[in-house]
Amino acid sequence: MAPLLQARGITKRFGGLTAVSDVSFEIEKGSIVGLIGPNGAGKTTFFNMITGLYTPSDGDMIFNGQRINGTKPSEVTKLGIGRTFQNIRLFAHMTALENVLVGQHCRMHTGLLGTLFRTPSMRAEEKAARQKAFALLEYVGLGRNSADEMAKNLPYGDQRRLEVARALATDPKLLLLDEPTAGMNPKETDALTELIYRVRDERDLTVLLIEHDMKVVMGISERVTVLDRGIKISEGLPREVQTDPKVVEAYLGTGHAAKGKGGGAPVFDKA
Ligand SMILES: Nc1ncnc2c1ncn2[C@@H]1O[C@H](COP(=O)(O)OP(=O)(O)OP(=O)(O)O)[C@@H](O)[C@H]1O
Repeated sequence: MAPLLQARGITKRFGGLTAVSDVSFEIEKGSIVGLIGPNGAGKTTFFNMITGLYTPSDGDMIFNGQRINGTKPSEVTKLGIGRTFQNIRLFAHMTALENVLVGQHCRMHTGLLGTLFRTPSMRAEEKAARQKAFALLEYVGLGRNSADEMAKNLPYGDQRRLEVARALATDPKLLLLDEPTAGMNPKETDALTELIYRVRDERDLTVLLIEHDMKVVMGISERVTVLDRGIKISEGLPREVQTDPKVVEAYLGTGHAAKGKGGGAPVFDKA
């Protein structure tokens, strides 16, 4: 089967700094893949090249058989790539429901005339959109009570879920999650991990996640790719990556790893 996403020799330079250097990797359709690495490794830069925020300096980014280098973020969303951000980027003063509706907007068909004259087809589309938005809120575990709450007033864990709902509202084939459990307590983390499995299994999605919590990323990912200072230093099954000396060294070098108890594989601390 052809990979859903393929990075071929992707490089990103910012002036004299090479943030991502000649990285190639593939994501199989239907898989959950973790992208890890110490701070400044180039993970978010890599995400930004997939979603069109940055254009690669070199290399090709292929999604679903199509080269997407230089494609605008809104077009990338339409092609089927949804994302959440490291620092939550909700519309703070809009309600939870409105945030999801914004996500859905890229899939709506009503043109300017329909919006101006509120044609029956536009009203029908609006109604269907609201129903779908409610359903998505429920799907991610935010009940109807949260729908009319302003995003900024939701508890932190719920804001992260709302970001996932908004990303799902764009009907993605590939979902990119940038540190989805950052700042969450263990219970919220478990619930979000469960949600990631569900979106993959029930919504036929492929998931790429950046995650600093090693327990989460090693537990949920089927494959893991490791960047260090812009270079791909390792990839494979979580247990292979976890014991790869290059990975251990990269993390030890930055003080992000602690030795595992009882002489076992290293257990990485949260960054
Ligand atoms: N827009 C930019 N302009 C200049 N340098 C940038 C830009 N974006 C990222 N960088 C640099 O690129 C390098 C990689 O940063 P990036 O944010 O991709 O790392 P990361 O692996 O996501 O780190 P973290 O885990 O801390 O979020 C860093 O040295 C960063 O300072």
